[in-house]
Amino acid sequence: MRVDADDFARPCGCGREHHIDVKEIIIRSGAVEKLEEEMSDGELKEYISPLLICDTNSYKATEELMEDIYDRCQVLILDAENLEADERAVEIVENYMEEDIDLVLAVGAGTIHDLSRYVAHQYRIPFVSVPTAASSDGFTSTVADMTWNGVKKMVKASAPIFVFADTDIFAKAPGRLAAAGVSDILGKYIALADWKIGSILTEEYYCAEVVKLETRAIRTVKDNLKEIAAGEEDACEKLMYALVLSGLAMQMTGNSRPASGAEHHLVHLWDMEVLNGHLNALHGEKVSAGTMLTLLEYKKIADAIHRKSCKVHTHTEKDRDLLQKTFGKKGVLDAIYKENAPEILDEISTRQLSDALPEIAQIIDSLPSVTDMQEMMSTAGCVSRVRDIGLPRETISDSLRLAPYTRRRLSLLRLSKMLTY
Ligand SMILES: NC(=O)C1=CN([C@@H]2O[C@H](COP(=O)(O)OP(=O)(O)OC[C@H]3O[C@@H](n4cnc5c(N)ncnc54)[C@H](OP(=O)(O)O)[C@@H]3O)[C@@H](O)[C@H]2O)C=CC1
Ligand SMILES: O=C(CO)COP(=O)(O)O
Repeated sequence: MRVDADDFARPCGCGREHHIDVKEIIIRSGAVEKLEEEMSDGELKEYISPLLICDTNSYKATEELMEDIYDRCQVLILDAENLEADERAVEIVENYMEEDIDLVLAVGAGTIHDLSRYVAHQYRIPFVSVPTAASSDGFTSTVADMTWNGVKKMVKASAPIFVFADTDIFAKAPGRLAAAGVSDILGKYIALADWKIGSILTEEYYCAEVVKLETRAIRTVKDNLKEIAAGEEDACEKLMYALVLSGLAMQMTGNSRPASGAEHHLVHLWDMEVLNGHLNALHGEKVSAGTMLTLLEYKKIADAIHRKSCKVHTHTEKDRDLLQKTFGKKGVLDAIYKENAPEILDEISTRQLSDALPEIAQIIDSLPSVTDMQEMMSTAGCVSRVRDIGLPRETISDSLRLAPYTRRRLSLLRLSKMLTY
């Protein structure tokens, strides 16, 4: 499978000309042989001093198939245990960034890619992606999820110039990783609903073409749930294709708006460990739990709108004490408060929100029911309950209250602070 990036980089009905940096995306068996050809005799030949970044897991998964590529690169194998895209890991990578390094090869999953894209961006050198598991949608994204002083932030970074996704590598990764990739895509139902609602209530930019791309990613995964769970190569390729599309959607908007809504905001909150301890779960597994919690809440709101029992009121700052107690104790309240503008709700009048309620209900009605979502997740072998990710049940209510403060963007979860239902 070959994804032609030029298909997406044309003037669009939204008024923008989307920019795509990635030149070629290859998803097939033997893709890393093509990488080697490109390095020996093709477009990558000009880079004479590449740094390959992987970790102990992704090294094990690729050492045989990529032996010749390892031989021609400087190699940094990070310890997979407790690896995060944070200041500690960045420092380790930077120590390897000798002056002559002219290309970064990311060989791994989401964390290795975020670290690589961040460092490549800082050093103004290109990076090439070799995804080793179909576990999350950050491979072709232009933003990196970095943790700075305990705060998880979306940071501008580079997209890869090439993606070589080899089926013989990623389809052999543990099934748990593919299930996490499915979850990351199923979370887009909520992300797209939040984006639409944000665009109705504010002047926020919205692009129907980007939405189509994410919708295609969702459909591709939805049509192949059983086969992905069975580890069928063709279905795993389709999952990787969906993850790549979702990354391209982020590239087209220049941020993660199409791919991350309230379900991801819950994950960012849990990752900051202000309410809970460290969760031993993959990103996509946390997205699953976040998606189920958000969907349940959104369906409650839609039901209340239909029953005419949903009341709109002005936003009152009821969360201040809780914010102080949770983020304050870790010394990150200022970072959260300044960056993520809790006052965003002050810009929305009660009249505006009341008028928008029928449309909001329609958007939520178009989402899968809680039962259907649960069924899709279990068909693909995804986890979906908070206890599956080790989150104490008693943190759910505070999680729903605090999650919207982890990002600036509007979500229905944030708007629910102006609703009684
Ligand atoms: N920038 C963006 O747009 C996005 C960023 N993210 C971020 O990505 C991170 C999560 O990434 P995710 O993909 O879930 O996983 P991780 O990077 O956390 O990787 C999960 C584990 O699986 C290992 N692994 C990968 N491939 C194989 C393989 N073939 N065989 C055996 N083990 C393997 C990984 O090693 P290794 O570390 O070497 O890969 C790692 O130990 C989060 O920090 C999240 O915030 C998520 C989505 C979008
Ligand atoms: O994880 C992401 C998309 O799957 C990116 O999310 P954020 O940019 O909100 O961190």
